[in-house]
Amino acid sequence: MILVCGGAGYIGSHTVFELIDQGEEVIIVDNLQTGHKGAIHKKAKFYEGNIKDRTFLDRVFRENEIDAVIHFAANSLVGESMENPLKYYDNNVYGTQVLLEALHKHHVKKIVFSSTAATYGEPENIPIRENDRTEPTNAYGETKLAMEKMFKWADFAYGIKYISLRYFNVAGAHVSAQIGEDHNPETHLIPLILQVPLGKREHISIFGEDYDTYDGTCVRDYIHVTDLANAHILAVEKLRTGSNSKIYNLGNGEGFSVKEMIEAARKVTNHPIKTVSADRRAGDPATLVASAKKATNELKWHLKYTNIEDIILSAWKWHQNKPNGFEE
Ligand SMILES: NC(=O)c1ccc[n+]([C@@H]2O[C@H](COP(=O)([O-])OP(=O)(O)OC[C@H]3O[C@@H](n4cnc5c(N)ncnc54)[C@H](O)[C@@H]3O)[C@@H](O)[C@H]2O)c1
Ligand SMILES: O=c1ccn([C@@H]2O[C@H](COP(=O)(O)OP(=O)(O)O[C@H]3O[C@H](CO)[C@H](O)[C@H](O)[C@H]3O)[C@@H](O)[C@H]2O)c(=O)[nH]1
Repeated sequence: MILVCGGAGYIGSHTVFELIDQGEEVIIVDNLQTGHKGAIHKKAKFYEGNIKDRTFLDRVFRENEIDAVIHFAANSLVGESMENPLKYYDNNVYGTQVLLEALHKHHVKKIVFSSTAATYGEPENIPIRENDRTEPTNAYGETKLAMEKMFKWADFAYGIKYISLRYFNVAGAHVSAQIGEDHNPETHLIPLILQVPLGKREHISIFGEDYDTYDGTCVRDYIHVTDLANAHILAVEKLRTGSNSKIYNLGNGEGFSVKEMIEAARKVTNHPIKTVSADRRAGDPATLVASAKKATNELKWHLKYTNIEDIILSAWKWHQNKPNGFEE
C-alpha cells in the first residue's frame, strides 16, 4: 500500500492515477489547502487532514499497511516564500519532520518526495547535474534543500531510504483531460498563456526580454506531468529492490524560451495570443535546463512526451474541458 501525501494536488493526483492504473493500492492524505476533491481518484482511500497533525498521521499509519510513502504536500510559490518564509519552514520543513517521525514510529522505510530545480539557485553549468552547487535564491528552494538534508540524517540514524526528485518545469495534463493543473493564484507560464485563447485574459506578460539567452527571454525545461508521475513509480520500485537513497533531476533536457513557448501555444490553439513586455520577475535565473541522464540510466525512466507542442496540447485539452478547473 502506498501513502500519497498531497494526492489531491496537481502532480500528486496524476501520480495517483498512474499508481492505480498499475494496480497499486493508494491512500491519500491531503488537507485540501491547494488540492481539490475533484482530483481524487475514486479508487483511492482518502483521509482529509494535515501532515503536521501527529495524532491524525498516527491513525493513518495504524489503520493501513503502508510500505512506501510519496510526499508532495508542500507550499510552492516562490514569491510568497520571500514574503513569508516561516510559513514555508512550518509547512515544508516541520510538516516533513512530523511525517518522518510517523515513518520511523511505524517502521516504514521508503519515501519518495518532491524536490525542485530551485535547490540549485543560479546554475553553475547547463545542463544542471545532481552534484552541482546548491545555493537557492529563494526561501522555497531553501526549505526543499533543508528537507533533503533532513532525509539524509533520518536515513543515517533510522535507515529510512529516500529518493528525492528535483523537478524542473512541470506541465501538461492527464490524457483523459479529467484532471490537470488548477492553482489559485496561477503563476505558471503555460496555464497563464492558455488563459488568453480561453478568453480569461487579454494578453500574456513576458517577464524580461533582456536576459542573456538567444532571444532575451528565460529558458526553461518543461516536463510532462505524466512522465513525472511515472518517475515516482519507478523510484518506489527502486526502493523496493533495496536501493540506497538517491537524488535525481527530472526534466526533458531541452530548453524553451518564453517566446518559443508562446509561439508553440499559438500553433496548438490557432489563436494569435497577444503579448506585452513586462519587467523581470525577481529571482528568475536566465536558463534552467536539466541533465536527467542519471534518472534515465538508474531508474530506466523514458519519456512519453518529448515534443513541446504535445505537452501544451494536453494542457489545452484540460483547460478547454474544464475552463474553471475543478470548480463546479
Ligand atoms: N508544479 C511545479 O512546477 C513544481 C516544480 C517543482 C517542485 N514542485 C513540488 O511538487 C509538489 C507538488 O506540487 P503541485 O504543483 O502538485 O502543488 P499543489 O499545491 O497542487 O499540491 C500540493 C498538495 O499538497 C497538499 N498539502 C499542502 N500542505 C499540506 C499539509 N500540511 N497537509 C496535507 N496536505 C497538504 C495541498 O492541499 C495540495 O493538494 C510540491 O511539493 C512542490 O513543491 C512542483
Ligand atoms: O506570466 C508569466 C509567467 C511566467 N513567465 C516566465 O516564464 C518562465 C517560467 O515561469 P513559471 O512560473 O512557469 O516557472 P518557474 O521556472 O518560475 O518555476 C518552476 O521552477 C522553480 C524552480 O526554479 C520552482 O520549482 C517552481 O515550482 C516551478 O514551477 C519564467 O521565466 C517566468 O519569468 C512569464 O514570462 N510570464
